[in-house]
Amino acid sequence: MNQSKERRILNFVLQNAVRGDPCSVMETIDKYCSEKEWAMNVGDVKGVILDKTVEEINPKVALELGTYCGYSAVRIARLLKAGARLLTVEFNPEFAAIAKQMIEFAGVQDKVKLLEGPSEVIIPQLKKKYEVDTLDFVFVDHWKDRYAPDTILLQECSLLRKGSVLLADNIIFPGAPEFVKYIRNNPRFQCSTYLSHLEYMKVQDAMEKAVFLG
Ligand SMILES: O=C(NCCc1nnc(-c2ccc3[nH]cnc3c2)[nH]1)c1cc(-c2ccc(F)cc2)cc(O)c1O
Ligand SMILES: [Mg+2]
Repeated sequence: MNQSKERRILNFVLQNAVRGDPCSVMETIDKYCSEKEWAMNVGDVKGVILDKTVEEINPKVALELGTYCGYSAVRIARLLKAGARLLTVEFNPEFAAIAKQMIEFAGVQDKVKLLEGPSEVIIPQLKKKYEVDTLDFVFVDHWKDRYAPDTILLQECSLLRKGSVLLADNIIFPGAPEFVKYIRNNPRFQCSTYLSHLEYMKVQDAMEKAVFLG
């Protein structure tokens, strides 16, 4: 049975990146996905917007929806201070298995907890099962039709507090129109849009930052 693209990306990292060096893992994935096979990592261009947002917030508890191969989990975790943690949700077992190895190779496994399952199941478990009080930062990068329902679910589960920041990928391409409509018309969120480019392509994309006002 021939290998998946995600397995080829992981193998390229295992053979070419420096173990324990998150930047080396990110650079190696970006090199593979810009030169050999495109993949839906947030990438190096939008990754800078992600970095700046994480550095500005300096989250103690961060959530990522949509782990995929673990690129953005490594990207976020490398910036977390001692004692801070990232919970990342992946429902595809293949992706989760790849991401687990990617996160461990990068050496950030002590800061990252990979939760396997659909976001609509995991989110209601965060308080009791994963001992979350509220979330300081949420990177929304999973199925685009889940962005709006999961933002509502986060509020229903009292996981957001005044100042919690959501950063959503792919607002233009593939797009998340229901989410954009919901969040920009919602007085409980202060929104800003960061125009950028789709990972590894000249196509336009954007990220939406939404601060929960409580
Ligand atoms: O689909 C995307 N990302 C989602 C992956 C995922 N990885 N994990 C999940 C998950 C995780 C828990 C879930 N719980 C319920 N659904 C879930 C889905 N979803 C995505 C697609 C593109 C893209 C651009 C241009 C194209 F021509 C084709 C595609 C670009 C991007 O930056 C993306 O992020
Ligand atoms: Mg994305």
